[in-house]
Amino acid sequence: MSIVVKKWRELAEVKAELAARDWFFATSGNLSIKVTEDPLTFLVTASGKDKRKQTEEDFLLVDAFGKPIEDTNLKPSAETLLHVEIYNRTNAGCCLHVHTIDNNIISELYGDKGEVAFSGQEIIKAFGLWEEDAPVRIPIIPNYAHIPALAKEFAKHVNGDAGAVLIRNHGITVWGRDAFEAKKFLEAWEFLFSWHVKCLLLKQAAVLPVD
Ligand SMILES: CSC[C@@H](O)[C@@H](O)C(=O)COP(=O)(O)O
Ligand SMILES: [Zn+2]
Repeated sequence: MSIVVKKWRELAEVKAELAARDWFFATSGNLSIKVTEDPLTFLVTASGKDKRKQTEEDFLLVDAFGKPIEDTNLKPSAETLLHVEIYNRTNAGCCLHVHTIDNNIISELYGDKGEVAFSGQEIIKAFGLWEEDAPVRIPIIPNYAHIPALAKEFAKHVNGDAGAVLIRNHGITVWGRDAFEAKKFLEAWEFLFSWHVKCLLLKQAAVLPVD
């Protein structure tokens, strides 16, 4: 099996799992997986597709600039430049971007602060942090409509082989050394967002004590 086919299947599997979670509202979301290192090539979702569907045209192979390598009618994701920043700056192997209600609420609640941190949650161990009360933080950046401007702002926070950025009132982009790690981190972030939103609602309803 060629490396492209192998990576295609790997990304298709992740895409199907995220679709089963209903994380691809209204054609939102984009995913990518690194195929070769030198020269850099990666598979990225085609733009504007319903990512819940599985088709032969789900992904296309692009180069280090996010340009298609072969002749195709497909357009790479509108947000391919963000994936380009990750693969050019780190040794990440996979990048996942989803819009969820919870990640949008958190990004708006803490957007002015430019970040949000969580601690005291067992799921934080998914990030490899084992100390009690270890904090995890995620930066929140403005949702510039101009994608090169968004990518430039995003790049300021791309400084490790795994990481995540919230784009305000837009969604989360998570990357990891491979598809397994990127999905694990994405699930852990979404768990934290959903938990936090529900805690805030219960506190508001005076069901939980307000600290
Ligand atoms: C309808 S979702 C808005 C899109 O501009 C974008 O944010 C998104 O996540 C999907 O864009 P795509 O070009 O399909 O990768
Ligand atoms: Zn998006």
